[in-house]
Amino acid sequence: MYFRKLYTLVFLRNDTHILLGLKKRGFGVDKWNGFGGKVEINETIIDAAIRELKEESCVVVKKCNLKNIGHLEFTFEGDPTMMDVRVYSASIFEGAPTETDEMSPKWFAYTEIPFQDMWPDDIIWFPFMLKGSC
Ligand SMILES: CNc1ncnc2c1ncn2[C@@H]1O[C@H](COP(=O)(O)OP(=O)(O)OP(=O)(O)O)[C@@H](O)[C@H]1O
Repeated sequence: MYFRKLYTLVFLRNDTHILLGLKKRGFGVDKWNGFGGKVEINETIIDAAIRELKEESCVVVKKCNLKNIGHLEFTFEGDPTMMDVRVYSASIFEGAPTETDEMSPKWFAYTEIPFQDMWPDDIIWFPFMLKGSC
């Protein structure tokens, strides 16, 4: 039995590159990842996705430009919480990605994703995401 906790994860993309952020503190520190975090009480998942992206990268994206591309469930040994992660992508957004207290953003070519410095599961599902088959 797990307790589910909702999280968001947003990837900005164009035809050749994806924006990742190097996490500067807390959970997943020193790993490259998309932008996201916990969905707060009284907040919709999509509003949380927009808020976390802005807090972590200063980029603003409109609801209509966020595409729901996946759903990931992570559990950790000895932890009764399941991370229920809703994944989005966007290619239309406002503002330039900017370093914040939490994340340092950088564009990566699809052929140069730094999997050695990411969560170990990412190498399994990123290829499906990048091919656009999920
Ligand atoms: C295990 N393999 C994984 N692979 C890829 N991504 C993963 C992940 N496990 C967690 N994630 C993501 O990491 C972020 C953590 O969010 P996290 O920083 O804890 O949330 P939030 O900003 O609300 O926290 P604080 O306000 O700092 O407490 C969140 O987007 C979540 O989807």
